[in-house]
Amino acid sequence: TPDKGGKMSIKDFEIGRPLGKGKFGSVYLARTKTGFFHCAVKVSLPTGTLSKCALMPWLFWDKIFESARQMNGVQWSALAYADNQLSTVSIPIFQVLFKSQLISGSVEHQLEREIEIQSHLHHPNIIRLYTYFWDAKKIYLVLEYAPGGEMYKKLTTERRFSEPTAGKYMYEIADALSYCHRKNVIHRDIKPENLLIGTLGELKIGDFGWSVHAPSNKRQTMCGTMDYLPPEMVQGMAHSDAVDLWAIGVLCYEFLVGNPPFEHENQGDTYSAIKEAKFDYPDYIKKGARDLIGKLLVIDPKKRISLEQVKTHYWVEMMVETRRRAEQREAGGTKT
Ligand SMILES: CS(=O)(=O)NCc1cccc(-c2cn3c(Cl)cnc3c(Nc3ccc(N4CCOCC4)cc3)n2)c1
Repeated sequence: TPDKGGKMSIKDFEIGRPLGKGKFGSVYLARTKTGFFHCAVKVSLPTGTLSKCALMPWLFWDKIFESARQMNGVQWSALAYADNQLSTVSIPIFQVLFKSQLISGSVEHQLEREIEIQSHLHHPNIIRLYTYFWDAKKIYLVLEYAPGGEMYKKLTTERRFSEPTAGKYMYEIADALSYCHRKNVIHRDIKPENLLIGTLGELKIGDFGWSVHAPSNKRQTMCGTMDYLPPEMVQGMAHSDAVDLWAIGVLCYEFLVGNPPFEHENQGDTYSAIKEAKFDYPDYIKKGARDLIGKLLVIDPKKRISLEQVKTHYWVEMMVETRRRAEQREAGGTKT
């Protein structure tokens, strides 16, 4: 609730430790001053100034470092989760933006699209965008906090996931995307870097910066990996929500193997492998997982299985049940 009625502002929050950096800016743990409600605040440049700043980085940098110096000098009470008790430590925080983020044009529209889309999505496997506001210097997105951190860090640490873990994540992301597609939203950028982990270890889609309303032939200058793009997008063709089906096929492979199926030293080989849907399975990948991945990594978008068929796929159902029983045993329950 805003402090003086009306619009919320950053003054209504205590900003805690930085959680990480995204393409638009940085993400901080935070809590509301009234009610101590935990959330994540994503801070980024306001729209409309990006293109000007890109033209005068020298002026812009002074402003950025000036505000960082000011903020850096202020000791903030940071919030840290420790066994669900709220303990506070004090650390300086600062807001640093990199030149690579000062892309004029597309970033502004992406941010506006992210806000428009994510604010209307309410699903247990999608990070909620509670509200947003801006001041002269920045835009603030107030998001649901995901205490489990980033999926890609968990995958990097564990190298690869067990079949029950991967199967459970596949069910959760298929359920979340099925909800998005029913609302005519295509995500278009499903990959471990855009996934987070919730309080109960559940998968959460965390970033809608590349999402659009279907159908779309939007050509975006993609920065970052091509690994998750389907044949129709790498060839610049019009695409549908089936791009998300291809992406979760790549995701399932990466969950089980530790690297994506079309990864190659040079982009040309990756491009050819994607176009021909050409990849191999390590020997340890079993029949059920191969069957699911093989039905998603299909060149013709119309021939990929649906999200509902992913949720009811025999391997997914088997792994969800296996995982449920293991969690019950861990919880000491004997219910079967
Ligand atoms: C493209 S992007 O902007 O969306 N990604 C950039 C980025 C980079 C890094 C993090 C986070 C991040 C975002 N979060 C949101 Cl939104 C909600 N909760 C978290 C959230 N939660 C979180 C919770 C715990 C941790 N810890 C746990 C203890 O070990 C260190 C990391 C990190 C992040 N993190 C985001």
